[in-house]
Amino acid sequence: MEMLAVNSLSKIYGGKVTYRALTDIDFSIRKGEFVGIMGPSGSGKTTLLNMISTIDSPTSGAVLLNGTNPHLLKKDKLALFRRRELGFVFQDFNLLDTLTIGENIVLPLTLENVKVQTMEEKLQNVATKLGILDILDKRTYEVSGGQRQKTAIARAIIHSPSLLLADEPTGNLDSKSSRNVMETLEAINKADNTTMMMVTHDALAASYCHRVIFIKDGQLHNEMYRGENRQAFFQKIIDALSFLGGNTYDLSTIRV
Ligand SMILES: Nc1ncnc2c1ncn2[C@@H]1O[C@H](COP(=O)(O)OP(=O)(O)OP(=O)(O)O)[C@@H](O)[C@H]1O
Repeated sequence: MEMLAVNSLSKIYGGKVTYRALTDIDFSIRKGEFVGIMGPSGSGKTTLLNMISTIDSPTSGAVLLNGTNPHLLKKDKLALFRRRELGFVFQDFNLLDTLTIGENIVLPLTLENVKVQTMEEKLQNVATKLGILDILDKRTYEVSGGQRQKTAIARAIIHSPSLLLADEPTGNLDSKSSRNVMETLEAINKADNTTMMMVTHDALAASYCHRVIFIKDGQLHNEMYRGENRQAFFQKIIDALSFLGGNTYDLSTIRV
C-alpha cells in the first residue's frame, strides 16, 4: 500500500532572485518502508522534507499522505494532521530542557488531551522499546546524545504516526551512538511496520534503509535498494556519493 506519494513536486523560491530548488519530483513510499534521501549539499533535500512535513508549500505538484493532500487543508485541520499523522526527529533533538525525559516523550499526547493512565501506559511501552526506561526521570542535560536522540524518537512515535520524518538524526552523534540510534530505528520499523523517511549525509545511517533515493540539482537522480547485506549496501552508497560529486558527505561520517 502506498503511504506517501509525491507527484511532480516543484519548488521555486521567490525573492529578488528566484531559485528553482526542486523540479518534477516523483516517488512514493509504501507502508512499512524505510527510505533514505541523499544528495550533495544544496541539492534540495531539506526543501523536499519541508514540503512533505508541510513546513513549506510546493510551487506545483502534490504531496499525498494516505491519500490526503495536507497542503489543501485549512490551518486548524493542517495542525491536527501534522500532529496526528507525522512524527519528527531532528539533528539537534529539539527536546525541552525544563522537562524530564518522560515529560518530553509524552508531550504530543498532552496536546491531544489523552488520559493520564493511557499516557503512562504508552510511555512505559515506548520507553521499553527504546531501552530508556531507566532515564525517564532525568533531565535532558543529564543523559547522553544517543539517549537524547532515543528520547526524541520515542516522542516522535508515541502517537503511532503514519510517517516518521527524520532530518540528519545521526548528525550530532559519535559513530557508536549513530549505530545504536540507527539499529533502534531499524528495530522500530520492523516491529511496528512504521513508515520512515530520513534525510542524511551519513552513508552508515543510510545503509540501514530499505531504499535510498539520490537527488541532484533538485531532480531525482537514481535510487538503490538494500537487499540482504547492509555492508555491501554501505559500499554501494559510498560509490554512488562519489559518483554524484559535490560536497556530498563529510569524510568523518564514513564508517563501516
Ligand atoms: N528560503 C530559500 N530561499 C531561496 N533559496 C533557498 C531557500 N532555501 C533553500 N534555498 C536554495 O535551494 C537549494 C536547495 O536547498 P536545500 O536546503 O533544500 O538543500 P539541501 O540538499 O538540504 O542542502 P544541505 O545538504 O546543505 O542541507 C539551495 O541552493 C539553497 O540555497
